[in-house]
Amino acid sequence: MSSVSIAIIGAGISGLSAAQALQEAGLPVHLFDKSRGSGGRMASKRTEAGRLDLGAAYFTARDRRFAAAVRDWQARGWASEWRPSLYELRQGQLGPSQDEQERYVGTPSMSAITRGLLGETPVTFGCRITEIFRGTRHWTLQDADGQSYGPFSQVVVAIPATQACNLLTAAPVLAGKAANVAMEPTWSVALGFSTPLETGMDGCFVRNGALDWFSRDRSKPGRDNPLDTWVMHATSQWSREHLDASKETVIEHLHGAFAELLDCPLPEPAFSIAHRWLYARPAQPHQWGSLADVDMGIHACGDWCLSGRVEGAWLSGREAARRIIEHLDK
Ligand SMILES: Cc1cc2nc3c(=O)[nH]c(=O)nc-3n(C[C@H](O)[C@H](O)[C@H](O)COP(=O)(O)OP(=O)(O)OC[C@H]3O[C@@H](n4cnc5c(N)ncnc54)[C@H](O)[C@@H]3O)c2cc1C
Ligand SMILES: NC(=O)C1=CN([C@@H]2O[C@H](COP(=O)(O)OP(=O)(O)OC[C@H]3O[C@@H](n4cnc5c(N)ncnc54)[C@H](O)[C@@H]3O)[C@@H](O)[C@H]2O)CC=C1
Repeated sequence: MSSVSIAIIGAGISGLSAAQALQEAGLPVHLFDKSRGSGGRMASKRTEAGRLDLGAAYFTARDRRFAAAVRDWQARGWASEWRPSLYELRQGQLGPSQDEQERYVGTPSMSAITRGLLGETPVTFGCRITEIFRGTRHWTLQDADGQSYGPFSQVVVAIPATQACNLLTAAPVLAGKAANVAMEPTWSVALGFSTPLETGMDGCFVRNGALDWFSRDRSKPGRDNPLDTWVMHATSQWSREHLDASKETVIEHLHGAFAELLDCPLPEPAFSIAHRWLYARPAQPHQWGSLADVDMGIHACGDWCLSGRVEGAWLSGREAARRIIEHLDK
């Protein structure tokens, strides 16, 4: 078996899931990520109000393989079940909306899962890959500063579709598919209150106007935040229409929408933050699993190849790894 590593671009949940499966098969990998840490859209942002999940709020596990992985994360203390008191806006009225769905979060923050998965895996952070070249046998990567990395036996591109198509030029069919995937933006805002809000809600599906969803950080297990912090996500449409708005404007808007909906008085927040996710979610799900030119040794994976959720991203990374292992075994 080759001792030349496999390069994985993107240390989000899809890249890490691929890395884990490849390492379990005895294959060396090296991860690259433009950020300073792992997690991507599943990371938690370090703020003066503690670590906040400004991306994925929670996740569900409907696939039996992913459910087994989540049980393993729970056993390792990286994840816990979250049992929120859920509400829903229906015909202009907020009301309790219970269901039987099991939901999970990372503990003590969403980042714990990808940090745990990363473990001792070789990784280069703060490195934005801009080009991927294939030589006679191996792959070389180049970053935004012009630095080269390689040789690699295979490459896995585990980043959002819009960014992936720029790196897939060596495999035009894959690049074409990625180019046709529209990714929708999401504005995310967190507001922290010194006095806990007097509401029974922990989370609410709004799906109306500016607000898509909001949830109470301290209702999640393992959170230790002195402020009562609420994270809200804008709808895709509102986010698209306010893509270039200032953070202050976005905070003001979502604060106003939250105050209008709430069933209790809303004091002035002691803390606020806004984050814009340009490529938050694919406009539609796909059934690709992953994309590959197995003979060249180039693969693409990520939530956009499946359901646009944490589970889809994890499964997609797994599928990319499975195809690499299957090809090497031939
Ligand atoms: C606001 C928001 C709310 C969400 N809520 C939920 C939810 O409640 N439940 C749920 O299941 N899912 C949710 N999701 C979706 C979920 O977060 C994603 O499906 C999942 O995290 C995607 O993982 P990924 O590995 O495919 O991509 P990403 O997490 O985007 O990982 C890609 C990584 O690649 C890096 N990267 C990108 N380009 C380069 C480059 N050129 N060079 C090097 N590195 C690069 C990035 O820094 C990033 O770390 C939400 C997403 C957002 C944004
Ligand atoms: N903002 C963003 O960028 C993204 C948000 N994402 C959200 O992440 C969540 C993940 O989806 P799943 O894992 O399927 O989770 P889920 O089963 O909790 O929710 C799926 C969808 O079902 C609806 N729903 C579920 N439960 C209720 C309830 N009790 N009352 C009313 N409606 C309900 C709601 O529309 C929700 O969006 C969804 O809410 C997505 O909208 C996913 C990806 C990106």
